[in-house]
Amino acid sequence: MSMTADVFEKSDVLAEFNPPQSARKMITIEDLSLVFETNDGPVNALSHIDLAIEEGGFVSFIGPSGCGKTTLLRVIADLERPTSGTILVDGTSPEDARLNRLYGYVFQAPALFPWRTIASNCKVPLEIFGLSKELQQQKTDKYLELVGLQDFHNKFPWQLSGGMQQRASIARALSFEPQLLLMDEPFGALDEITRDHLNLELLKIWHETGKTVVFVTHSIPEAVLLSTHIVVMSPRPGRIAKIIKSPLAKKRTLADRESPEFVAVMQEVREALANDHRID
Ligand SMILES: Nc1ncnc2c1ncn2[C@@H]1O[C@H](COP(=O)(O)OP(=O)(O)OP(=O)(O)O)[C@@H](O)[C@H]1O
Repeated sequence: MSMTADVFEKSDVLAEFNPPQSARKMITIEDLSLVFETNDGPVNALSHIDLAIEEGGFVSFIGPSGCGKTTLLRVIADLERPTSGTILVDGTSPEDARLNRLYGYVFQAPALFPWRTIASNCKVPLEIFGLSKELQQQKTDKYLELVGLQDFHNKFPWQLSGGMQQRASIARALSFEPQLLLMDEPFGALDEITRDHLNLELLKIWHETGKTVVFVTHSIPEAVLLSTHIVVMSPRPGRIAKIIKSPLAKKRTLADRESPEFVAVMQEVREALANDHRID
């Protein structure tokens, strides 16, 4: 896959993306709080969170360390249970959503099995879900191609760069075709050029598949480049400071980062972060 400043050069890409006509909610969170009981006392990781994420949206959580971004993502994934409040994922409990394989989860580190090839790593969830060998191969071929790793099926993770390993882990998360993609700082450890490239690839995948994406990041430009909505969070207790709906068109390029609209959204995020910044 060529590195290009505009991933939407192919006109068929946009044609394939059919955003839902209705604003169906993929995730609905109401008055949700989560307290971790620790030896040093309770930690209010999330406090009175209200959030609705529409199907087909690309929503980023941004905020300083410890504001609860990962915890909120883990609550959606049913990896943490809230202390109070309600959450629905595609109209069901997070547990049912997890059991129904509704989401794919991408971690900050690629977390590939070193003794398995890239193709074999992609097949892990498909094996667990009991797909036939033929279907496993079909899905693996399709999603490794989508992330540009069609020539690397038989390589082992250590033979690939960090960016390529992360692309493999994205292919693995997509392989069983979940409606929802949960991504926890997937590109945080990568150099800026690789990160730019993967940001564009992720936008392309989002357009091609129409999935709902929930994305954790520390990077303001990354959040603005990718998102339809930016959820600015603040710590102690972890809460939502502001939700910014992006005015940018869905078709985006790296060059857009110089546009007045892009700079204005960056400024709005910065101000929301600064307004809520506290020195304890
Ligand atoms: N399992 C846990 N037990 C106790 N406290 C926890 C646990 N997980 C998270 N915390 C605390 O909850 C708060 C929110 O943590 P979380 O990891 O969600 O923040 P974050 O915004 O993702 O941070 P970062 O940007 O550094 O990854 C922090 O104070 C953290 O120390």
